[in-house]
Amino acid sequence: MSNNRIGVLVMSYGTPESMEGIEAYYTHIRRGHAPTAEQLAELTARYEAVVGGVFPLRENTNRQVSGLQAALDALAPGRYACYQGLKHASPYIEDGVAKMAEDGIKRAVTIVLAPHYSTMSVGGYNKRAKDKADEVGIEMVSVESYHLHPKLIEALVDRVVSALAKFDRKQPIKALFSAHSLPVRIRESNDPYEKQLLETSSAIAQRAGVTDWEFTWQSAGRTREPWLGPDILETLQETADKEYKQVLSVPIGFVSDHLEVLYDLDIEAKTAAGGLGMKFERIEMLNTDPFYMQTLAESVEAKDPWR
Ligand SMILES: CC1=C(CCC(=O)O)c2cc3nc(cc4[nH]c(cc5[nH]c(cc1n2)c(C)c5CCC(=O)O)c(CCC(=O)O)c4C)C(CCC(=O)O)=C3C
Ligand SMILES: [Fe+2]
Repeated sequence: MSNNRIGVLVMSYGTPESMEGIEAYYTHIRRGHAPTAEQLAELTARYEAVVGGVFPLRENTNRQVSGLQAALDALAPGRYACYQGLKHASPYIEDGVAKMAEDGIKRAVTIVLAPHYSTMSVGGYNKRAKDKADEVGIEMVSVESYHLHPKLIEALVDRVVSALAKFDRKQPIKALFSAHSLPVRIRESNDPYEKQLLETSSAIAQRAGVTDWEFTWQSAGRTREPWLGPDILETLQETADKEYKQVLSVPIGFVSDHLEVLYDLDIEAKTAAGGLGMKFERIEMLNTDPFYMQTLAESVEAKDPWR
C-alpha cells in the first residue's frame, strides 16, 4: 500500500497507564534498571497525591494530537496524518513509526510536545524516531524547537496576564519562570536548552509587561551527579528573604497538566511558598490552546521539505 500523505510523529514523555504500571514506567525511564523500593514508593506517593487513578498526561497528549491534526487539516487539507509516539510508555516512539510504515507512509516530520531543545531531551526523542525510520525505510525530518514562535509566546503572555489578576497589583510580585532541570554536563556540549529557556522567558516578560522576574529550575532528578540549579525551592526561600509576599509561577518547559506541574509546583512549591508567607499562583498550562495547536502545525509545515 502506498500513501502520499506526510506522516507527523507527535512525541511526548508518556505516563503510566495505571498505578500498577508505575514500576514498569520508572524502570523504562531508568534505562531498564528497576527503581529501589524506596524510590518506587516515593514516586507512587507523588502520583497518588495528584491523579486519583487518572493520569492526566495521557488524555492531554491524545487531545493535543487530535488538535494538531485539526490544525494541520486547516492549513493543508489532506496532506498530513498524525501518529503518536511516547518516550517512556506505550505507544512508544518506535510503535508510532512502525504504524506509519504499516500505513504505507514514506515521508514524515516529527515534533515533540516540549518547546525547547536539549540533546538530552528532544534530541533523544528525535534519534529514536530516526533510527526506527531508517529501519522501516521512511524519510524523516524533525522540528527541533519552537520556543519563540509568536503564537506560543502570545498564548503564554495571555496566561501570565490572566494569572496576574489574582494578585494585589499594588504590592511586589515575583514571577518565577521554570523548566525541568537537566544534569549540569549538558553545558559541556554547547547545548541550547538554557539559552532557549531564557529567550522564551524574556520574550514573555517583555510582552506581558513583567519586569520583576527570574528563571529557576524544577524537578531535578535524584541522582548523584549535579543538576542545573538553583531549584525553585531555593529560589522561593531567597524570594521570601527579600520580603516578597506574592509569587507567580510560569512553567514554560511544559505544555500539559502532569506530575511535574500538579505535584512539583501545585503541591510541593506552593506548600513551601505558603510556609514562607507567600501567595503562590501558577499560570494555566497550554494543553489544547488553539494558539499552541497552530504553533505546532505551522512548525511542522515550515519543516516539511516536500511542499
Ligand atoms: C527535560 C525533561 C522534561 C521536559 C521535556 C519533555 O517533556 O520531554 C521532562 C518531562 C517529564 N518528566 C516526567 C516524569 C518523570 N521524569 C523523570 C526523570 C527524568 N526526567 C528528565 C528530564 C525531563 N523530563 C530526566 C533527565 C530524568 C532523569 C532520568 C533520565 O535520565 O531520563 C522521572 C523519574 C523520577 C524522578 O526523577 O522524578 C519521572 C516520573 C513527565 C511525566 C509526568 C506524568 O506522568 O504526569 C514529564 C512530562
Ligand atoms: Fe522527567
